[in-house]
Amino acid sequence: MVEPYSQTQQTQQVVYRILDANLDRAREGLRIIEEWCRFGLNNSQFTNECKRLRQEIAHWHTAELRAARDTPGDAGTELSHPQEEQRTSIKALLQANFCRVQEAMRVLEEYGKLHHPQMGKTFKQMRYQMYTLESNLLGHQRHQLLWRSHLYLVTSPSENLLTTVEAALKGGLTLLQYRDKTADDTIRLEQAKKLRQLCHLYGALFIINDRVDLALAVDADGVHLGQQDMPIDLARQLLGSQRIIGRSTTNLEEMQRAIAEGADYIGVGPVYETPTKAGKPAAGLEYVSYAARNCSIPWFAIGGIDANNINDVIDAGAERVAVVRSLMQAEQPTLVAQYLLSQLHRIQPEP
Ligand SMILES: Cc1ncc(COP(=O)(O)OP(=O)(O)O)c(N)n1
Ligand SMILES: Cc1nc(C(=O)O)sc1CCOP(=O)(O)O
Ligand SMILES: [Mg+2]
Repeated sequence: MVEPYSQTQQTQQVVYRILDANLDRAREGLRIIEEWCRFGLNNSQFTNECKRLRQEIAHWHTAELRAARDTPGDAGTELSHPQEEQRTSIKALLQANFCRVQEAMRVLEEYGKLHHPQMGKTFKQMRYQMYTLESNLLGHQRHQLLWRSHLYLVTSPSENLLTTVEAALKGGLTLLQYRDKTADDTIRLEQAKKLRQLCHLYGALFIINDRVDLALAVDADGVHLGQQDMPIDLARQLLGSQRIIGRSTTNLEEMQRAIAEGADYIGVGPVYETPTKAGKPAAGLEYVSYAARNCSIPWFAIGGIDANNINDVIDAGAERVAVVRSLMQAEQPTLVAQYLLSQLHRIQPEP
């Protein structure tokens, strides 16, 4: 007669099953992230980091752990969360899988201590490496989208704020700034949260005007700072390296300083005088041409730009524009956004 397992052997088998299942989870999650790094981003650095982590996980997945597997007897194989059935964006998919890998690594860290003296330490280190990878990947995606963005909507207070923004997003907008100079913070917080959700649903970036604290509170993609707002180095300390910081500039000194201070993009304007920024003299098309020749980071011409004059701004060298009234006061923001983008994407004339 076969002796029944001792209590210790039974516990060991359970630990092995937990380790086996979580080694699989971690590796699968990493593979999903790796595929995006490879085929979506074409980024060999991120791809190799995923591969290295997968190989390290594989090294721990020994035959004795695999032998403990009991798929038919596993009550967890049938369970799935409704959110797993639907992903709203690549970002949501990546975040879910980062979460999955980090959770699995935490399990491996704890139960691994019962299996091998080195396993707990190794998986703790790997979990932190996953956090770093997640933050770098998110930052990289943000910056890529910033470079791909040619139309920037800066909001003004409106009863139809969300519907106007959504209509512009439907027209292809990929960059939004929430700007309300007078509302109470409770309103600002509420609106910013809704706008952030909306932007991320459409795969667009969400920036907050003036306020670093608000940007952090609603987990915005970045902040826009004027010459009188917080210095860039202080904002960078608070926001970290992965979030976007924009700076307004009106002349070449401000442009060069903003670049040297580490701005991710600049506003170039006002191109024309505008009631939205009353009292600020126009920097004119000359400054647009100067930016076209000298600016090494993404820059957005701003101030008085609309469907009638956008081609003059493009002819002066602009590839990106930011607008308030043209979209916020449009009867059909989707059509206006589409038109502005179609002009911005037309082939640039030879200088
Ligand atoms: C894209 C972009 N460019 C410039 C500005 C103006 O910023 P600032 O000078 O700080 O003025 P306010 O917007 O705070 O009134 C901007 N908001 N966005
Ligand atoms: C918010 C802002 N900043 C400017 C700058 O030049 O720094 S011009 C501007 C307002 C742009 O609004 P509209 O598109 O309605 O003219
Ligand atoms: Mg400001």
